[in-house]
Amino acid sequence: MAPPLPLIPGDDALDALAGVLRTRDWATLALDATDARLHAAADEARAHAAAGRLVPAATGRADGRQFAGLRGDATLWLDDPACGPAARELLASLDALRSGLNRRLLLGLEEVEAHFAHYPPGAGYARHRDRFRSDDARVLSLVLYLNPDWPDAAGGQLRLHLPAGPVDIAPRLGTVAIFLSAEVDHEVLPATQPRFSVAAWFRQRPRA
Ligand SMILES: O=C(O)CCC(=O)C(=O)O
Ligand SMILES: [Fe+2]
Repeated sequence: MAPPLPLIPGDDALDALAGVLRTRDWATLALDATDARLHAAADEARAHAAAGRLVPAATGRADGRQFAGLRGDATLWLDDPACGPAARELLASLDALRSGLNRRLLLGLEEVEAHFAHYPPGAGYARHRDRFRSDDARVLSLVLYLNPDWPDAAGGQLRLHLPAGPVDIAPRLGTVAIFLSAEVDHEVLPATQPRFSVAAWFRQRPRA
């Protein structure tokens, strides 16, 4: 039997994750950081960055593009033809996670979009929400971190601004952060070393 895909927790773990998301706006998962597929994804992200295939991100929508220095990352969509097998497997895993969560939470999650992101040292992403005012398609945000051996002193945390106070999540390989796109303000703190991740959004059919 094929080993489980890295992003699809088993049924029990998915039940637990859905249970957490029923009671609050965010959750984390710890995937097996020794999983070779996670390392393959991290290697692929690094190779794309080294080859200059990631492009500086813009904030806002394609029809009103703006870049106001809010974010310093560069990205490559996982369905880009330049992507390789690790990206394709990640996208398939994310889609399976989408349907597993959808069955449990009935959120109308119809599709997933995801990109590799690279924040060079010193780069961050100012406080924001992921759902656009003009497009309510994004329901759940997910970030999978791709940095083995990330020391706390390197910074680069994802900071969730929650009503009870901030929660910081270190971008260590295998850590996954999930939160409601419309509800949770968050930011990326600058790091002292290159920071790689996959950011994904589970989308409903837009109603706006
Ligand atoms: O990389 C992260 O921790 C979060 C990235 C993010 O907020 C975004 O891409 O919208
Ligand atoms: Fe975000």
